Amino acid sequence: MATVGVIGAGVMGKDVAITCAANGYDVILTDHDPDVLAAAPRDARGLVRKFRMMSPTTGSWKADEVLGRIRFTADLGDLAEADWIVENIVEDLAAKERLYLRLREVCGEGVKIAANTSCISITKLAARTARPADVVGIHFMNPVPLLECAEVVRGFHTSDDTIKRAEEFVGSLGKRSIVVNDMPGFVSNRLSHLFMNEAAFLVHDGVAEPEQVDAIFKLGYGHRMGPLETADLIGLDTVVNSLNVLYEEFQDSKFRCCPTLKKMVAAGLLGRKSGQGFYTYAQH
Ligand SMILES: NC(=O)c1ccc[n+]([C@@H]2O[C@H](COP(=O)([O-])OP(=O)(O)OC[C@H]3O[C@@H](n4cnc5c(N)ncnc54)[C@H](O)[C@@H]3O)[C@@H](O)[C@H]2O)c1
Repeated sequence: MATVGVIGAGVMGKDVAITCAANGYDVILTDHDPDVLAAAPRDARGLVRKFRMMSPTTGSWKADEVLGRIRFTADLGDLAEADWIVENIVEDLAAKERLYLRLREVCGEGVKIAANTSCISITKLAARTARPADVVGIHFMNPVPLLECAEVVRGFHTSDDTIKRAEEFVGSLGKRSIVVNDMPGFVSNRLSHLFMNEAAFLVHDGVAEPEQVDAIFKLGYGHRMGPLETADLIGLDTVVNSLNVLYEEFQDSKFRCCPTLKKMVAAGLLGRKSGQGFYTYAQH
């Protein structure tokens, strides 16, 4: 089985790492923040235990087996062994561009690089690497172990072989690929961030409480989660960063970030990951 190098051990990186390991891949997980990396084995074990109770597929996961396939490292150079790289660092163009430049030194011929970005152009990131044809967007959905598809994004230079390999990789994780073309936000986030931002504006304008906005989506439209619950799950910092990317790229005021969202992030209210967002969450 191939080796997957996962960069970034935040909300998405840990989910991607355990999903790959549970499906038989050897995984090398790295993060530049020593505290995040130190906490990652315990966090990943907690996630496996949580997901075991959440679906028939994940019900058979065994924490020792999954964790046994993940190597945690602070050294990006260790990812030279990987056949696939899945990049999940912060949604910041400059930070990602710096990392993709460094990947020139790390990734040998034949390595495929998947950018798990919410909104940033795959074409821009690929342009920083040695072989843009080997770079593809794989936008995993949160929570990764439970959701049934990934958006596979074809950058300007992405080769047919890379798309085929990405579809095989996503399929090996038990998910369906939906292949779309590169444009900021792709399909999922260009739509969902309008919903989440406008939902925040409804609260900002005093039209409704968060519970009311979400109840209308759940009870009225039959959605599993409301837009503000979804924003809390993603992380409000990531939502704000993504809206900024969409605003910047399209130069369209419809993506102007709600000031309440910015204020919450400035105050450290990041949603589930900080224990407080539009809702309050128990911390383990
Ligand atoms: N949260 C979601 O629901 C979701 C869904 C799909 C895609 N994404 C995308 O996935 C990416 C990660 O999002 P997240 O929610 O996991 O963010 P996060 O803030 O939870 O985690 C990001 C991690 O990247 C690390 N990092 C930052 N720069 C780094 C570098 N140069 N090298 C190594 N590690 C570095 C940080 O220390 C942090 O642990 C973003 O691009 C985001 O847009 C997020």
